[in-house]
Amino acid sequence: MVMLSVKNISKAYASKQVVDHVSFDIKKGEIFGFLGPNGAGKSTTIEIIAGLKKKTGGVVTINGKEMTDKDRYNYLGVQLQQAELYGNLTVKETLNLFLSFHNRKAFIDEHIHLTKLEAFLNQKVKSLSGGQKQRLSLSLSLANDPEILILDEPTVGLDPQSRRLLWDIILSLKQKGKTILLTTHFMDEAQRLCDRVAIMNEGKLLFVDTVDHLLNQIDKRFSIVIETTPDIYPFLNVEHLSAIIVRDDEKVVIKTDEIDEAFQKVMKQIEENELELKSIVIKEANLEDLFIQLTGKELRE
Ligand SMILES: Nc1ncnc2c1ncn2[C@@H]1O[C@H](COP(=O)(O)OP(=O)(O)OP(=O)(O)O)[C@@H](O)[C@H]1O
Repeated sequence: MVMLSVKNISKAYASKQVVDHVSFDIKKGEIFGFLGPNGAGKSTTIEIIAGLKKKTGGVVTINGKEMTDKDRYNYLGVQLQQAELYGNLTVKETLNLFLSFHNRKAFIDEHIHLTKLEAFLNQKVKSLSGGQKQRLSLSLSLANDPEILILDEPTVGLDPQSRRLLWDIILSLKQKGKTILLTTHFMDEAQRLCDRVAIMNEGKLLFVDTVDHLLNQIDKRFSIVIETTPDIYPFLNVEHLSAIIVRDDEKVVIKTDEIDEAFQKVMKQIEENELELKSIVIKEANLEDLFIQLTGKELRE
């Protein structure tokens, strides 16, 4: 069931089109990821959905009807990149304040538990670590018990442990039935969290699909990276396979979709030519590789 739908939305500043006829649907209960390099238009798109920026064209619908400000108040929880909070209030005071805006103070324990804030309740906001602050700001975006959560780069700047904790929290919110739209630069985050991913570049959507389907679009999805003495390069013969061979310093990289056959051939050629195998690694391409294949650009600058 489609919960939120974006049809042909556009945003232009002077003559610059920063969001260009973007359309996608988000299904109830899914985590939908927005990926793209800096300046692709991700934040602008979600700020339009959240009602924080005016679009120059298109329509945003919720449950089939054009979304009004009242719908936004009732349905959306939004966590933007920079949350301005009062540093001198404690975590508990801040939560109470935000819950009181929505007459939901009775639910404070649930919010604390969901976002794992038990240990910091009496700590002032200004003394929280980056990960703790992110969890508090996620908790605040849940104050109206929204059906849809919009998270703009929720784990940016966090250490790996804090990121994983936040991932667990986001997945537990999905399990509670929330529909989640998030933006990220991180491929592992998209692959771990998202049911479907939209890849955006220069204001346009390139693809919307499941991570698995997107990965299947990658030409020559596997790489075998080999180092031998002497160098295997002159001995390599991968005829009859659809593969390309490239050099990477002392190593040779074979890119192919026929990984089993290619691996067997390489091992046979090492044996037959009595080469010493120094290292062999098989790598599987990720969404970053797909992005490079599509645009010739890296996702992160
Ligand atoms: N007020 C503004 N006036 C002019 N251009 C703007 C304005 N706000 C944003 N832009 C431009 O719109 C484009 C899209 O910006 P946006 O923040 O949506 O990208 P993004 O994909 O979210 O990038 P990031 O990952 O860096 O947040 C950028 O080129 C940005 O410079």
